[in-house]
Amino acid sequence: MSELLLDVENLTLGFRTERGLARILDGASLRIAPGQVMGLVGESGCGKTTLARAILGVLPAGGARIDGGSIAFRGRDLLREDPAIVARDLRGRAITFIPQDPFSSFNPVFTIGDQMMDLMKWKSPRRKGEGRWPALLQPYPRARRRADMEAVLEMLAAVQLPNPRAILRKYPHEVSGGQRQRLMIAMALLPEPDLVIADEPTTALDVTIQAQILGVIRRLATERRVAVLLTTHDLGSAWEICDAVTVMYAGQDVESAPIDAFFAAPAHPYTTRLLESLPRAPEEGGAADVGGIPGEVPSPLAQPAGCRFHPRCDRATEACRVVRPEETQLAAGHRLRCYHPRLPA
Ligand SMILES: Nc1ncnc2c1ncn2[C@@H]1O[C@H](COP(=O)(O)OP(=O)(O)OP(=O)(O)O)[C@@H](O)[C@H]1O
Repeated sequence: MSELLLDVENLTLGFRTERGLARILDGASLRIAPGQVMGLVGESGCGKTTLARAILGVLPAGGARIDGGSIAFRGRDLLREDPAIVARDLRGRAITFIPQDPFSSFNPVFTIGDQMMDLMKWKSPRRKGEGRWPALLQPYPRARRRADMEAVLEMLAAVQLPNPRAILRKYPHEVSGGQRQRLMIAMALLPEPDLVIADEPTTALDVTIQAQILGVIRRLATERRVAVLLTTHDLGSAWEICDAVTVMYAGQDVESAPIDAFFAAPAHPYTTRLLESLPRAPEEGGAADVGGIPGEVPSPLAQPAGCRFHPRCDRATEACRVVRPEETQLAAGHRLRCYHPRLPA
């Protein structure tokens, strides 16, 4: 396991609500190798964003309670490290973020150039040994500023933004949604991270732009050997760019597989139902009008015992209603939690 970049094991956390503790993650595990593009998929509300936020260390202050598990990044358990050290050394540097909505992530009153250079002042990989001045007094050494500006211009070209110098002089509202998301990708990669968390990065964009943005993320991840965690409810996006996929259901991982096995030989009944619910043309054997998976995702305040998918599963037996299945390994990188998997004949 030592070759893993990120190893989330049995993470259990909840949010305090007026109706009690809503346990959103309950024994969730997720593993990412260096340079791997991992998709995290599952129906709305299964906890994808919450898991991404836990890894980033940006859960709502005071509202979230972590009850167990670990988040090991390069072998360091982020839950047991000093939060100040995680914030200083890892967040925004070794682990960065591409948000859903690129517009709300920019400050409308500063130019794009000001905002990118402000990021570089603090998060540049060239920032070393500059002492611990109070933030307001911290100088931005001229030589580093010049080198950082070169890196910014090179990165804007890498995300295929035309005329980078002119873009830096613009305000966020003066560029398109697709360009803003390219800027967000650039800002996530400039600190030269090991892991980028992309939380539904194309949801706010129109369909023609979505594939381009996914293509940019995939190309740069490969070129720069950066691992990516892509949360998405869109299996098509996962197919476009992922090396592997982890499936979540009701706050728990149920299956994790390399991308080919995920689409060609899914084993968990939930994964197969997810894939069957993809719209396909009737000549491909798909229903033109897809109603999704019968039944409902359980409430976080009243989760069923055993395998959480059992009330919606046509293979469920008594065992499924009592104890959550242990993780089993079907093949290299293909892990599963199910008593009655669909295995190839
Ligand atoms: N701060 C919070 N307080 C209470 N409940 C929360 C909070 N944040 C999220 N939740 C609940 O946690 C559950 C999981 O939400 P999360 O956003 O992680 O799911 P998701 O799988 O990313 O869904 P989507 O695909 O819709 O973004 C939901 O039921 C949500 O209402």
